[in-house]
Amino acid sequence: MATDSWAQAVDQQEAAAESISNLQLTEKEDKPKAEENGAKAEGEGEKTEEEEKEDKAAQSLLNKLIRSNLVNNTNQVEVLQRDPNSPLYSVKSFEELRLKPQLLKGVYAMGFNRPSKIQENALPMMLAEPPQNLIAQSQSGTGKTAAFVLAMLSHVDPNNKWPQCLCVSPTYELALQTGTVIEQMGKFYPEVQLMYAIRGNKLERGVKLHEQIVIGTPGTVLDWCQKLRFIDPKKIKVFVLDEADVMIATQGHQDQSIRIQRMLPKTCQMLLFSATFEETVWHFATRIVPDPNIIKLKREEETLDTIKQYYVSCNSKEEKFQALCNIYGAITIAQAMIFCHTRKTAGWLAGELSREGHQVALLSGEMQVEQRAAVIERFRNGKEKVLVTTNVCARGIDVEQVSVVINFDLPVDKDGNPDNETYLHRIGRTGRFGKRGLAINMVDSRFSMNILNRIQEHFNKKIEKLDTDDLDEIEKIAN
Ligand SMILES: Nc1ncnc2c1ncn2[C@@H]1O[C@H](COP(=O)(O)OP(=O)(O)OP(=O)(O)O)[C@@H](O)[C@H]1O
Repeated sequence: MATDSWAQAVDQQEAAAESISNLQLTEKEDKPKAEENGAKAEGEGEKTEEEEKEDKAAQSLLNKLIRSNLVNNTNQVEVLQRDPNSPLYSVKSFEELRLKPQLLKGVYAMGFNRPSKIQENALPMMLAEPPQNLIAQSQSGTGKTAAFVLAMLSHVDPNNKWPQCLCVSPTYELALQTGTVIEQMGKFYPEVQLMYAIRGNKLERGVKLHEQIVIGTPGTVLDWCQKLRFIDPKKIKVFVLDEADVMIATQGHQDQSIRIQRMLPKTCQMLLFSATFEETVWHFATRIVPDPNIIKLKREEETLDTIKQYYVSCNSKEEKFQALCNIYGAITIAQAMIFCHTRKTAGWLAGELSREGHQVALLSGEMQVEQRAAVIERFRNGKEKVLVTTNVCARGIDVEQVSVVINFDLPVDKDGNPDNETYLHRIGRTGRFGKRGLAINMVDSRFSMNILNRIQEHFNKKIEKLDTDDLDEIEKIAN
């Protein structure tokens, strides 16, 4: 398995390198008309990052694939109880939950020592008798999946050979990913079986499932309950709707989920999870989960306080590249992430950097999500020292060890205004106490200078000018 993913990663890097050299060739031929003048001009006539479809489900899967541990969050959990008079109950250890020994063993085998912040409050509610309904919102990576998987496994009666827990996920891949967590956590509880209700999993008509947990996508789950009757929805005790925010972004999923929910008995425990809580998600959540308890964990604020910000003034992308080389020549950069506006620039820059002898990873929009995960994994493991990417590709991804971020192109939205939120996310730090960071912005036109000024105004933070021809000056920024 490990060898496969390694081999796959090498293939991708090679394929990427190949496409880089192809790009380089065509670019050279196009040279006369390729006078590029800042992000805006550069975006013309080619696919800009805004045009690349932002795929929430893919981003979510990517985050799951690359995450190795919990996201650090020191914010307080906000709990709204259905019955405000009942005592608020939270746990600091898994023992306190009186889990079945097989499950406790499974939890520890996964390397979980104590409940995460959201789990402390959510698990007692989910495991209470009678079971309570819950809507929980917290950023991805805070332990929601592990929490509801544990709840499902706890509520199953292994002697009953029919589906008792139903979990719907927005995509086939996300369903498989959650299924893996069920399998890991239920490793010492082999009497409990799992079935995937996903496209391609064809069963003979008239079959009745004997697996106790079914996980799938809304359309197939609905068919299995209604049309094909593989599942008797009246026997479902726990219904989980995962990634509600991703779910509502997909046409038809909202309706299908509501139709599934309507077939379930009134006594069925309804649990809904989401990474965000906009109005639309909230509206959907309250339709799926009657009389809910609500748990929210605020996202950790990103700040620019520990970041040193500079800008470099250039006239073309070639000059920007030269400035970048000067910076690399003057200071030691352990690992850097470089953001470009378009795939084309990212490809070009990755090629130029490789030619200079850097070990470069390229994250590009046309890669499959698993391929992207493999590239990031290699970078995280230090196999490459520079990661060049477009913004869409890297949205939502944190590579914690990176101390230098370079905006080869400044982030702009589709109307050509500064994208302050993306700027903050790219270079801001959350919960990385004591780690100082360095951000370098490349400016190459009046347009991009204006964007930079507006970013400075927005954050009320001065971005110092850096003269990249002056080696002594560059050296100073590293101290
Ligand atoms: N109590 C715990 N202790 C240590 N690690 C944990 C704990 N709970 C979960 N994890 C691990 O932390 C990571 C994130 O957990 P999980 O996938 O449950 O989060 P999530 O909020 O569901 O995020 P996402 O929605 O992106 O899946 C996983 O690698 C998981 O194995």
